Amino acid sequence: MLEIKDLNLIYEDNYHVLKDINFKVEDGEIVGIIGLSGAGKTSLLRTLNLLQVPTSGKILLDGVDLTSLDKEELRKIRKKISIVFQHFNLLSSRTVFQNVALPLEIEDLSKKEIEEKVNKMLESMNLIPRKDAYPSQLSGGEKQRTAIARALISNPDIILFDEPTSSLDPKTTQKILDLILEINQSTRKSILIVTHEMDVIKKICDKVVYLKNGYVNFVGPVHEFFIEKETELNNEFYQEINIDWSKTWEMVRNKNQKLLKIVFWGSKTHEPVLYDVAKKYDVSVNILYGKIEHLKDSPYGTMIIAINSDNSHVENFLKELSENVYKVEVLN
Ligand SMILES: Nc1ncnc2c1ncn2[C@@H]1O[C@H](COP(=O)(O)OP(=O)(O)OP(=O)(O)O)[C@@H](O)[C@H]1O
Repeated sequence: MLEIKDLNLIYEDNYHVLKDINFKVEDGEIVGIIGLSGAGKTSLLRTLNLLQVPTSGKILLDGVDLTSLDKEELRKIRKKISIVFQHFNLLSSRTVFQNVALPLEIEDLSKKEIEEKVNKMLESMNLIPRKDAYPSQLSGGEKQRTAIARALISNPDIILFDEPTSSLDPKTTQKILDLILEINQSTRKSILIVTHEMDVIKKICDKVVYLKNGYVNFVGPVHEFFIEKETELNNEFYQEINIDWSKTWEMVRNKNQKLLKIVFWGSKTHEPVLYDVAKKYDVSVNILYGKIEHLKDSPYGTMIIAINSDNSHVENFLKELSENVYKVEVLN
């Protein structure tokens, strides 16, 4: 387990970029670090690998504080945390094979051992046909797979990814996300991903660390992040719910209606809960907005509906609906 305790980073020019950061990464977990540009995501990732020494605080890997180690101890333990850089950082004068072999050469393994390990790794990454190519001859996806192979070759416990899909097209992005998920599921290695793409969080992460102005604004499961922070995310990251609210407010006022936001999460998302409860209490429902998407494997849905508030069963309807969905919010 990786535990970050009261971490602060102040750059040489006195810029206080990371402020009292606290969170844990459990074994086998995929954690997404998200935030707007300049929030401190890359600084955090580099600090976790001690490429950047923090000003204060602790980085505990299985209980060992990395910030208190001497150079030799740090060199050994660093192998346990690999980083895949945003721009891959492949050495241009080395082939794919030679790039992936580099960490093992530093470890002083024999030529035979290196050959065996690297070939096995290249095979699992579908890179054998490109093993003698130089980085300039590779596609973006191939560069990314080479960088991932190089990070995996020393068998780390934790892999840090800095914006792994930011320069890839949508199809290659999907392939790389599938690959990261497969590595996580087959090896149970913990993975930390810095991203500003909500889709990366939705598709593969278990937990989110939301950085805002250098502080952790939210840490928790992905579904709670999207439910708790929905309005803020819509305002800051994308405009998703495109409803003409002024007309909607007018309509509910004139017709004496209640406007409800219903959040579904997990298996109940696909059940006709709303239909059943509305039928039971004879409440007529006007659906204004609805969406269902997936957070990793779990369905997650939001619906905005209007109901007549003069129905005498409204309170019972609301109570039973609340018991059967993740959350019901009365918006007016
Ligand atoms: N070596 C440095 N010295 C001083 N300030 C720095 C240094 N590196 C980064 N910064 C500043 O720290 C802030 C956070 O940078 P960082 O790259 O960590 O953010 P980020 O969230 O990863 O942003 P982006 O998504 O744009 O990559 C920025 O204002 C940046 O200018």
